[in-house]
Amino acid sequence: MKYIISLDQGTTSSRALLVDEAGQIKGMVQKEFKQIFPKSGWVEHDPKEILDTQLGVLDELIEKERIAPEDIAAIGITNQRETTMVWDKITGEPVYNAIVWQDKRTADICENLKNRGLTEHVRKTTGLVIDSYFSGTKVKWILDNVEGARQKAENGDLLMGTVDSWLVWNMTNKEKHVTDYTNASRTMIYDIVELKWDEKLLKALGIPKLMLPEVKPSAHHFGDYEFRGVKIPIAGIAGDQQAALFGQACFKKGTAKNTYGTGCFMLMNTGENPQFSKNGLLTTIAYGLDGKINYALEGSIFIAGAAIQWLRDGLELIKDAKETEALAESVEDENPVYVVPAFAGLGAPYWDMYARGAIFGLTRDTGKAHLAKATLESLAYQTKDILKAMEDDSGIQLKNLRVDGGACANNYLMQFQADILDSEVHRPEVIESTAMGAAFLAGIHVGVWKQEDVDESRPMNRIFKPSFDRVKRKRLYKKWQKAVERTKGWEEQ
Ligand SMILES: Nc1ncnc2c1ncn2[C@@H]1O[C@H](COP(=O)(O)OP(=O)(O)O)[C@@H](O)[C@H]1O
Ligand SMILES: O=P(O)(O)OC[C@H](O)CO
Repeated sequence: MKYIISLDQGTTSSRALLVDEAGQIKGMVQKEFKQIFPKSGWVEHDPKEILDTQLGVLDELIEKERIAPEDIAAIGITNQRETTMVWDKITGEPVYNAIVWQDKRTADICENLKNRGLTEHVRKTTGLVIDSYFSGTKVKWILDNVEGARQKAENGDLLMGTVDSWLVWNMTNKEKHVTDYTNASRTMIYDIVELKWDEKLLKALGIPKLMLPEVKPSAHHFGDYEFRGVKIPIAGIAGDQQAALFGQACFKKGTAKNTYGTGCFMLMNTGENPQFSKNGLLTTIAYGLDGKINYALEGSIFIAGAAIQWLRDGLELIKDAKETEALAESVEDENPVYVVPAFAGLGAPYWDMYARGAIFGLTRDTGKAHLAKATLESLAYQTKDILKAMEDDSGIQLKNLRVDGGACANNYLMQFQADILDSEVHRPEVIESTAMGAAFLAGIHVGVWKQEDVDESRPMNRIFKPSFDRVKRKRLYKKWQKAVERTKGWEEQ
């Protein structure tokens, strides 16, 4: 029996999954790591902790499942996207912590780019909007703020990368400095049509080309990881949201998925031509496979499961994310409380770096159950904002929403999602689509599977059917829109 190992380096945890030839998950090891919040709006990770936890869970998985390294046909990597690191090519030491995708410190760099008239260029070339979410301005911040970094970068002594690049460089003994199309398409310095780093944006941000990784298709031999003397090919890489799209077998134009993790990301495959949004969605590379590129439209929500973590770790209202389901169900009436979790500004479709979170509708009887319920509901409302934009852009009305990611285990959330969207929500048996996507890409490259083997009709765990009437749905959603309006521009000077 041959196996594929999928490494899923997420925003809050590193996971390793063992997948057999039949496409079944045979084992999983997961480890959370530290979230660093040095200042308001700043979010960092320790690159070494990312590496140690990721290689640690890989080791543990092989040990626990008693797999011979020779039986591992390939490794696939999927990762939190946009999160950026810069490290020394000789010593391997990061020059600064990883600046996480949620971090807002580069808002003024973004303003400067907008003032220099680069908005349209960014949109047409990279498919993105100018926002601190993406990697480009994070690299500039590190080069501007870490002593000596710019000079070293210009001398060719520093490398930059998203998490996939950092992992592969370390796993290949500092040999391979690479990334894939999907990750490159989240940097705001990559031309997604011409498939090359964009000179104009590199110049505008002062990023030396010498620092950048080589960009490859998502199924490719990126290098080898030597484990107990055996060379295991790293044969697949994709950003986690694109990997989930692949894992959910969204290969046809118009197929879409929504992943409820730390953030929430809806992607729709738009085929071999990039489609540009009129409604604040992003255009991004879905995957590069067999010499072809597939594009996607994306709606990015910055805070989803992270809001549940905030209930747990920030407010200490719960001990486990699961508790929110019973709490929400304990409030029988319509919830007068609205939470807008704009902790990291607002992403699609609003793109407001200055919005901040707020709670509305508090009264004397408000308790933690209302807050938990409102926080869960905020994930569903944000998804509705995106779905509306996506249906308008694509002209396709989704018959149902395919979901995955940690928070989609929450039945209250999924039912409310169906109710507020007025469409069915389909939850598959396996909600680890992200990890499966990376496993499939790697397995396809080494010949364990063909793309056709990734089956669209996988078993469903549950189908949630809408139950609200039109009036109720409209009333609730209107209040949400009112709440969102009031959070906008909060931090603007
Ligand atoms: N039962 C649940 N109800 C609500 N949220 C949940 C539940 N289980 C997990 N979550 C949330 O889902 C997120 C974890 O999902 P995961 O897909 O592992 O995220 P990531 O890949 O971003 O680290 C956490 O933010 C957690 O708060
Ligand atoms: O770690 P996740 O699953 O929340 O995904 C993060 C995204 O890749 C950010 O763009």
